[in-house]
Amino acid sequence: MEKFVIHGGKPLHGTVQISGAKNAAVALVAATILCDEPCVLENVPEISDITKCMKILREMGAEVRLLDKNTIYFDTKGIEKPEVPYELARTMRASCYFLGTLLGRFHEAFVPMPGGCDLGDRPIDQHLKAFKALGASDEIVNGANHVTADELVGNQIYFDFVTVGATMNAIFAAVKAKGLTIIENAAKEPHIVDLANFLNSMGADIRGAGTDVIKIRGVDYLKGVTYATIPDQIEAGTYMVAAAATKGDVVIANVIPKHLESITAKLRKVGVNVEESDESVHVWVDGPLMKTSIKTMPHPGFPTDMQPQFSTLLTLAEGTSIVTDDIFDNRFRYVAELRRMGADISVDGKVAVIQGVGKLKGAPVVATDLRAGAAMVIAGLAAEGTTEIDNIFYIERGYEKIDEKLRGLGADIQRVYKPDANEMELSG
Ligand SMILES: CC(=O)N[C@H]1[C@@H](OP(=O)(O)OP(=O)(O)OC[C@H]2O[C@@H](n3ccc(=O)[nH]c3=O)[C@H](O)[C@@H]2O)O[C@H](CO)[C@@H](O)[C@@H]1O
Ligand SMILES: C=C(OP(=O)(O)O)C(=O)O
Repeated sequence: MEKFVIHGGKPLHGTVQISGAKNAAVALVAATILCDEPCVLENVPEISDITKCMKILREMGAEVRLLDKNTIYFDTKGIEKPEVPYELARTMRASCYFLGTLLGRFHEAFVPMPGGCDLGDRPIDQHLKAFKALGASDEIVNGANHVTADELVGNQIYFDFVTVGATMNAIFAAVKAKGLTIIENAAKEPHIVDLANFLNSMGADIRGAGTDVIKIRGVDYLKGVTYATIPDQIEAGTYMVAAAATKGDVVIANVIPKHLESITAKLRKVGVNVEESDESVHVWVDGPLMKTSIKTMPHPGFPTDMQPQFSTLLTLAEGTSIVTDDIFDNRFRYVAELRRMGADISVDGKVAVIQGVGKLKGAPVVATDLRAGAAMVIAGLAAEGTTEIDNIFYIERGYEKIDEKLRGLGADIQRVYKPDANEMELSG
């Protein structure tokens, strides 16, 4: 099993290039099913979630080719059966986007219950509510969601709460439905806007993405286009926090600073300098780090996907910080790992109380999910001594070449192969 070994305590310096956004790209790749001609996606991150999405499309009969490492050609006309293979779907939450895109094209979808990081229960009742409003019915067959409709007809969809996934799926199902769909209480994340821009460039009629009311007038045909994915707001935020945690001086390039506003604001509160330019942010530290409080919220609030990384930074700050994350049930599992490194954090349900300890000490730790893994990397970079991180396949779900990018900033991080306990038992 591969691990990261980090010799910490070195400030990061230099410039890092941010890749395309995972949470946008997984939706854009699924959206190619709705396109009536071949299309090309640029600035797609080289991460395992994308490799899995490509495999799902290929297994269903699509032609998917890498034109270069971040540019992918899709021709989905060869898909005949609207059915996602079980083994691929169950490892990835984004597989639920195939429900909406297959339903939108074939009026039928068969998609095993989605998997992904274990952040607690991740129900899809609002996704199904949206499909139902457009005329579909659903049932569970052999552990899979089976959704069908004789025809899809535009309607009003009101979400009970803000949900990114269900907003994406409602757009997918409505884009070729008959007439007008109005989504109310829609999510406003940059990846929703990116999806709407991609579909509109193909000829869709989607207005209001980025606000909480999205209006979609169904169209019959979507033409082939070449489209570039937006930069990854969470990858950028992760490097911003890594620069701060190591008391470094880093330019984070190829970003949309507006997408980073909630992260920038909190970093400034902690005492970190952040200077914005057109397509980059410069982050450096020249004083002490101070406590702050965070509550995760849908966009434009502070993103749940940045909570573990930021909480790690707060362990290095002076004073007591309170972090509340109630988007998911289980996003504090990394805390037990940070405690191995000397952090003083207590968790009560969805609230963590972080007592700043000034510095962390290297230790063997485990990535318990994607962003928890990123938090372990940040902790390892800031800590004195050696940190060994296990289960790095989680990190590779969402970070393109994180070890290479960090080495470019002067970090001492190596990918090493070490047999795990089972392998050691077998060999000896
Ligand atoms: C609002 C929010 O921060 N969404 C995040 C969420 O999106 P993701 O699309 O995974 O989750 P949603 O935005 O849909 O979920 C928001 C909340 O609603 C609940 N829910 C959702 C759908 C549903 O049908 N029923 C239901 O109860 C979820 O359990 C969660 O508590 O995780 C992604 C990956 O970490 C992030 O990129 C998104 O920014
Ligand atoms: C948990 C994440 O992704 P997913 O919803 O794909 O599991 C994430 O991006 O932080």
